[in-house]
Order: sequence, then C-alpha cells, then structure tokens
Amino acid sequence: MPADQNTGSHAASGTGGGHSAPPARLAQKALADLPWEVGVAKPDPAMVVDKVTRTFGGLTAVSVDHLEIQRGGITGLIGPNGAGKTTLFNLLTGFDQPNTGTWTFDGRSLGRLSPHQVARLGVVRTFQLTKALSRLTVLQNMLLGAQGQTGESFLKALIPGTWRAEEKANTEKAMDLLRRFKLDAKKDDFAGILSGGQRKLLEMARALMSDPKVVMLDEPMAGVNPALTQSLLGHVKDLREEGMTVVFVEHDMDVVRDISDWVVVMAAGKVIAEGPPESISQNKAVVDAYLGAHHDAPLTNEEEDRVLAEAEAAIAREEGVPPGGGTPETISSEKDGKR
Ligand SMILES: Nc1ncnc2c1ncn2[C@@H]1O[C@H](COP(=O)(O)OP(=O)(O)OP(=O)(O)O)[C@@H](O)[C@H]1O
Repeated sequence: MPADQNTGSHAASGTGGGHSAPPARLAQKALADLPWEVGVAKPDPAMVVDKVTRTFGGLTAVSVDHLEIQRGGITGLIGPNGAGKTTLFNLLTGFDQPNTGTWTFDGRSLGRLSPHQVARLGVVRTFQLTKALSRLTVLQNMLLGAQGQTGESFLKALIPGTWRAEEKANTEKAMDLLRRFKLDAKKDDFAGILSGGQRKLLEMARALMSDPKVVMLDEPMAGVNPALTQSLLGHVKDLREEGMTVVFVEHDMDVVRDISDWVVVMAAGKVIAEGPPESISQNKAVVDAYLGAHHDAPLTNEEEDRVLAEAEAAIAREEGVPPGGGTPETISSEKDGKR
C-alpha cells in the first residue's frame, strides 16, 4: 500500500480491506491541528456523546458533557481507578443504561438499544475480564461472535444444522480470523485452557466476527505477557489500517503513547482532558488526577529525599527539635502517628 497516498477523505464506511489511504495517517492528520480542549469537535466523528450521566446511589460514575470520537483513529481512554471508563463503555454499547444523555454512531442514536442491536449497527466491545466461555471450544466461541451480525439466538448458533445457510460462511470467517490471531491450531481446544493473553486474542477475534465499524477494547493488554503484548498492539493497529475506529481503555502509558492517535482522560466520571498522547503528560489536571489517585506510586530517590526533608523540617518546627535531628524511620513513624 503506498504510504503517502491521501485521498483527502476517510475510509469512512469500510470495515474490510481495500482502502487506498493509510488510516493511521488520516486520523493523525485530522486530529493534528485540533485544540487540546475537553469536548473539542472532531473533523469526522464516528461517535458523539452528549450529557451522558450514570449514577449508582449517590455516586456519579459517569458525567460526560460532550465527547466526539474521531472515525478511523485509535482513541485511548485513560484515567485512575474508578474514573468511570468501564461504565462509559457499558453505556455506549448497550450493556448499561444512563440516567440522562444521548449518544450517536454515524448520526444514529444508540440510546435504549440492547448490546446485540448496538453490535448489529457496528459497535462492539471486549471486556476487562474476558467473556470467553470456558466450556466451549475456541471455534464455538468465535461462532457466537457472529450473532451480532445475524441476530441468531445463542442456542441456535451452537446447534449444527439449524444454521446451515450461514454456518459455512461463518465457520470460514472464524477460521480466517483464528489464523490471523494465530489461534487456528487451538480451534478445538476449550477456551478455558487458553492462557490469559490467548483469551484476549480470542476476545478480539470474536469481536471481529460481526464486521464492526467501531471496536471498543476494555484493557486489552491487562495480564498479558510482554511477548503477546506486542502481538496484541500489532492487531489493534491493524484494525485501524482496515478502517475501523478503535477506542480502548488502558492503564499502561507506554501502550497508550505507542498506539493512540488521541487520548481522552477521565477522572471522577468526567472527561478532564483530551489531546494527542504527547499533550497528556503536560496537562496539570491529568497529573493532579493521577497523583490524587495513586498515593502508593513509588517515589524517585530525589522525591523521597525531598519529602523526608520537608517532613523533618515540619516536625522540627512543631516540636522544637533542631532540623537534622531525626532519622527517616522516626520521621515516618511520627508522620504515620499523626494521620
Ligand atoms: N454496578 C455498579 N454498582 C455500583 N457502583 C458501580 C457499579 N459499576 C461501577 N460502579 C462505580 O462507579 C465508579 C466508576 O467505575 P468504573 O468501573 O466505570 O471505573 P473505571 O474507570 O473503569 O475503573 P478501573 O480502571 O478500576 O476499571 C466506581 O466508583 C465504581 O465503584
């Protein structure tokens, strides 16, 4: 594929191959000149979220005023634990319903639709903890993934013969995907015996059975060994190359920097920042949100020295002890005692 060919328009509607322009560059180019502002309009949004809130009792898990997801790009959704990322995924894909708000895909409202209906319209997701069914084989798991496209019932999908018209095509498609994800040799193995990383691959492969236009991946790399991480990253980039829009939740910032065209940061249910990956570490709201949430993040030696020196000086001031008169151990135990 010629690297610099640019048609000036997106590989907007395609989900398969055959695009003449490299979507990675199109998405990056489209996003390059945007201001780094929360709620900024995208040149070609695939999804638009408006005033979506979800509360659990007194807790507001999600409160997103306006968010647009650029078509054909990889958008990383990050934020500290409990920020509302998974809840937002659940809402956008019909696995949960909001208290208020609307969201659209290709201009069509997805509100009040079931996960299957959302999948049939082209938006699929994977889960943080994979939903591979342990007592089904790898191939059977893949065939279940075709439901989003066909609307076939769960049982019908599993009973040979009742599904003849589509069975052959779906099996061929499943095998193609399994080959691509290097799981074809395991097609008759029970999903339960796959490694964590292989289950993540199966989940991604299964999501593709319904020919999605938007793929939402919830922590696709979590618990995956480093060798397989590279392979998964490659697969995510491939989705973009095929013209799909990818949104993924991830905690590993190296992964986020590596594959995202755009990063959306959530904290306490809200979007607090968005911009290209390089903008995020410079953003004070983001740094504050993470520092606020990660008290246990290890300090560097210099930070530790500084904190100890400050604590020592503060204790000395309070207790009239000359600075330098305490050891780190006594300081930390005194500090703990004061909490
Ligand atoms: N079904 C539920 N019932 C009650 N509270 C919930 C429910 N689902 C989520 N929450 C709460 O909503 C908030 C957001 O949770 P969510 O799982 O969306 O965050 P997250 O950003 O995905 O976190 P993590 O990175 O840890 O997965 C949390 O405080 C969580 O405890």
